[in-house]
Amino acid sequence: MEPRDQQLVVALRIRPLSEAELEQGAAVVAHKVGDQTVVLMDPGEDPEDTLRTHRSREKTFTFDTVFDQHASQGDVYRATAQHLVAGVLSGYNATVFAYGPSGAGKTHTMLGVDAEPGIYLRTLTDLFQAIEGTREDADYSVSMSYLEVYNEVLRDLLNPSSGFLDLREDARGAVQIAGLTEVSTSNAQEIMQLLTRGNRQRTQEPTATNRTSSRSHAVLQVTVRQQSRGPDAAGEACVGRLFMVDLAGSERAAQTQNRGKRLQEGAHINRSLLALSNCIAALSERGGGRAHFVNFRDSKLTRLLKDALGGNSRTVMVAHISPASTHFEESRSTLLYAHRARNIKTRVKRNLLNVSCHSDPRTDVISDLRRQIEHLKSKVERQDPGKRGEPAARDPQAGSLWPPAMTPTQDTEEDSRLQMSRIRAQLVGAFEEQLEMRRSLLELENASVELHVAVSRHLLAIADWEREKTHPHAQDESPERDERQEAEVEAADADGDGEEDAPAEPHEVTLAREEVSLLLAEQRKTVALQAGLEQRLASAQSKAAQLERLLPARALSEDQQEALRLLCRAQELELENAGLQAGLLRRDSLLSQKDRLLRRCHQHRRLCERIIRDQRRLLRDGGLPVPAALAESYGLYSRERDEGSLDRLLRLHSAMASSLRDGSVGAATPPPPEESSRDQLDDWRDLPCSGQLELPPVLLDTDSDGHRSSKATPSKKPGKQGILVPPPALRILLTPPSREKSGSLSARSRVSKLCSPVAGLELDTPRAAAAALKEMALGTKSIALIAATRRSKAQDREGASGRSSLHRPEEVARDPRDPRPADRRGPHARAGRGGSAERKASRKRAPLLLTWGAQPVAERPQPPPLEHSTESQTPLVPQQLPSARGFLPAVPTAPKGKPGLSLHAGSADSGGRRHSPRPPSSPRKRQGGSARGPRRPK
Ligand SMILES: Nc1ncnc2c1ncn2[C@@H]1O[C@H](COP(=O)(O)OP(=O)(O)OP(=O)(O)O)[C@@H](O)[C@H]1O
Repeated sequence: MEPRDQQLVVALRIRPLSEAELEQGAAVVAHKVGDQTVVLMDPGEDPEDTLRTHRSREKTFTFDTVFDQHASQGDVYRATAQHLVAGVLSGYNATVFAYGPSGAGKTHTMLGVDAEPGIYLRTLTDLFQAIEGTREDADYSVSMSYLEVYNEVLRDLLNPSSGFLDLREDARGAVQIAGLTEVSTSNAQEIMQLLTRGNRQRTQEPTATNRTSSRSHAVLQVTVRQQSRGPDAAGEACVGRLFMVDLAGSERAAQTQNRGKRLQEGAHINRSLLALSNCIAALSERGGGRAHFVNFRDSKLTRLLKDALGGNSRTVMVAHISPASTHFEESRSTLLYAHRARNIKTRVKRNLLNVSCHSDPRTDVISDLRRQIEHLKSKVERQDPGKRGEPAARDPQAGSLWPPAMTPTQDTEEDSRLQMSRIRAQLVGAFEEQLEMRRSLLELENASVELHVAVSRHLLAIADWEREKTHPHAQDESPERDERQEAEVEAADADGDGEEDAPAEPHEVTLAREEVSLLLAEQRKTVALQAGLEQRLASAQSKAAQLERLLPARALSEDQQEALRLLCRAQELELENAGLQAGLLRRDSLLSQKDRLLRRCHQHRRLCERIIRDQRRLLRDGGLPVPAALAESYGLYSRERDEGSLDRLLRLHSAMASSLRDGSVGAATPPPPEESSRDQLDDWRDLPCSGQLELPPVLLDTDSDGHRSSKATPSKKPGKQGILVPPPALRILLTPPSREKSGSLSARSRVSKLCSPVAGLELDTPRAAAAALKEMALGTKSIALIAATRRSKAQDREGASGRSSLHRPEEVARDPRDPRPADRRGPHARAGRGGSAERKASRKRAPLLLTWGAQPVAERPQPPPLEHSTESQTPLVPQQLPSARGFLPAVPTAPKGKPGLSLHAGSADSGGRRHSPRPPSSPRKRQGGSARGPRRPK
């Protein structure tokens, strides 16, 4: 698709006069005239003489839209950011940024207040709604990151303890922020929770112009990955990025009376805003047709906004001013720059990814190998048939490519053959080395994805808790909520707890925080290793390319041609193997996701059944007739159960999943049909029926997206135990299957999950949150551990690559059929080697018992079966398929005696850090939370 030029959209918002300005007796000098024009009057002139303003053009500015103090948040959103949503979903980048002096209303526009949310929430709500609307046609995954630029350093607002972040540009000039936390989310509320949490970390201080002045630029990035479904859309995927930026206020030192630290902050803010203004000026000149150098490198802010301003993004700037005469100068310069920005043009293009070669490392491996094969094949093809089998005449040019030691001066056939065999060995070794590195990269990438998912889940769980702490009963809108709150406040007062008695943080949440640090540390190490490995791979590639160039332009003999053919064959087999592995990993991750979803459905269905039972008991005990509508619903429900269609579907999935995982249909044993509650549900016909009575309300339940599904019963006072918490931890992330889970990891995760004492977790008590957190903590440990293990393996490989065939040709030439060094001939050969210091460290760190050794899967302690879980019936998937070394195609079978990794959750409890079974202390103890809750975050 052709890139299209797009004009930067500039809107202006004039806020109402503030109380301080009114007290100062400030006059209104900014007037909206029509929908697009603002007149800024000079307070030095007669403010009443508005008629003259049409003659003083420098004070009249035109924008795409102008809002005055009467404009609502909804009006601003509709005219600015709303139209960007569809573009982001179809793979376009978009940016909205709020610009203007301190206290002019930028944060109000972007974040807003609870009653009147700003652009952030409105955009995200529309985005998720649109995703819901097109879920049939495409798979989406959404993730977010949130950072601030403060005093020219970047800080992760979702994980401030991670220190300063590095801003880099990749080979294509795209800006990358190393180590920035990216959280996968499934709804706008989740993002807002994270955002609110992040905002509390944002640097803000009172200044003379704004009591809650943001001292940093905040950048929220939301990434939407879309993979189309359906036959026409084969292979089409795209990524749209939405940046929403709340800039720090520009200010004049004289006006703010800032001193010391504030003054220094102001200098930094002004410097970056000056850099931004310079870029706007240069870009607007360019937009006007003149070539102009644009220096984005002057500040971190402009480097971050490079694409938004001059690159591939649809961009909206919302400029803000105060209408007060006391802020005339700031308003004037803001209007000047904002007006200039209207000339800026960006070139937008859809970020389309071809699935077969998009950035998924698994598919990268395949396409790289494919290229290599094509290259080698064409080399063979180019041989002159007439010259085959006989030594070629010395080609001075080709000859010059030979290193002196290899130049066939004696020209004997024997010499030539020896030399060729050496080169061939070197080439094979070089390819082997590259393949090893690629495999390591693949594992590291898998580990990264797992770490990322684990971090996301923890952060969301922490955010849940924090929301619960600050707004207890936020999800509970039942009539007795107020009663309960009052009673609890009274109880708290009677205890004399007062303000200090804040709900204690559950142990699991504290653990979750620790886990986040642990996971992020692991993630950083993994990323660093990946970067190093990528560099080494690049240099190995160039060495191999050099080596290839040393081959003569025309092969000297059959042997030499044979060598090339062998190389091609080897690469083809490796490619086949890599393709099989990638396919398996993807399939397994998809299945794991579906399993999780099914488990949730199971749990939810059991919950429904319980609710029905309770309702029925209530009706029977109270001698009440069943209302006709309810009787009909009961009937429908029972019929569906009797038909067993849902059970059949579940069993079918389970059977399919098992057979797909181990490749044998017969191995799958479908789960027995659920009989548990059917009998109890079938007795509804015994109840008297009437059309008049109200359906007795059931317990409060909230689905995973926070939608209320039913109201709390007024007849039964549920108390704390009666409130059903929203499903806390088993989130179904919208991550695309290929990046969600590796086969190896999911196999291991399954082991640890099955061993988990909370594997059969019920989600219908408040304790479930704690239990789920606990489960997560255990899962995290295995993820961190597995990530560390993969990293160690990768490092081992790296170490091994130092002894590669490329560097020691004599070693690889020992066996012409298997030119690899002994220590790289298979996992068994490596198993005995001592681990790196890193691996030891990670073993020490990991609380789960880690056993290296050739323990077959069948001999490992079998975990208890997971009730209703399809996972419990699926065999383990091998960590990695045997490769096609020795030029044999790999067959995806479970490794019988492959050195295994055993994870025993029980041992974790005995040896490592314990997860206390203590239930979380009730966050509902005090009801003063809302009063004490943080004020509107900025
Ligand atoms: N359109 C508006 N309607 C009502 N109140 C507003 C409006 N815009 C801003 N305010 C109020 O003005 C005050 C300052 O606004 P805000 O904090 O959004 O400014 P800012 O531009 O983000 O400042 P800074 O750059 O210093 O962070 C806040 O109390 C905010 O509620």
